[in-house]
Amino acid sequence: MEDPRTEVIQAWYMDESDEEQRLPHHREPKEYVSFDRLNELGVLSWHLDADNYETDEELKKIRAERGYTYVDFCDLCPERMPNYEQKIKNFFEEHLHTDEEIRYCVDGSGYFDIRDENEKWIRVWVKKGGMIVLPAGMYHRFTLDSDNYIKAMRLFVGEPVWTPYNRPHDELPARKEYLDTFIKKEASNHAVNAAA
Ligand SMILES: CSCCC(=O)/C(O)=C/O
Ligand SMILES: [Fe+2]
Repeated sequence: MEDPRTEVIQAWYMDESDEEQRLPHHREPKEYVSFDRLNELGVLSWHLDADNYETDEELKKIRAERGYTYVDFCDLCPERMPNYEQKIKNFFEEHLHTDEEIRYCVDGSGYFDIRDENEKWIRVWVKKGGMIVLPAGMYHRFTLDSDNYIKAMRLFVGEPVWTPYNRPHDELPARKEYLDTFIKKEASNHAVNAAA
């Protein structure tokens, strides 16, 4: 039986082209990335019932287990989002956070791009019903896809801190902890290996 998450979350290695960021940027031939690989890099994912997020017991359970006490919504639409253009630009700058980035797509879709252990970009396409957690200290970026709309629930443990630290911020403890836990390379070696 197919993993139910594939309906709402798919991941693949990106090509190297500088074309429009909202395009899928598949390699030729396509190179998909499994949920197990995402997991090894620290990315968690679920398929949830986005039409009933207010009463969904599975979401309640995840929130209770992981301590996600805070919730709000990011409605990425030019009419409803103040400073829309600037936000779109900022989200696509490679950055990290010192806490998890937890996003649940309740409508629309978008691309979360993450780096693998060799610095290659993996594009994670999250559609309505897909929820992902990017670990603290993982470099990533976000863009809308060509449908140009997402409404995402943002969750957090306690008072939210959304600060993006644009790359490079390898000195941050969160970055070191991420590398120790998931990549098992030091930040300086990592940069050398990536350039080789
Ligand atoms: C779809 S939520 C907006 C993206 C965001 O909050 C973020 O931090 C991207 O990295
Ligand atoms: Fe982010």
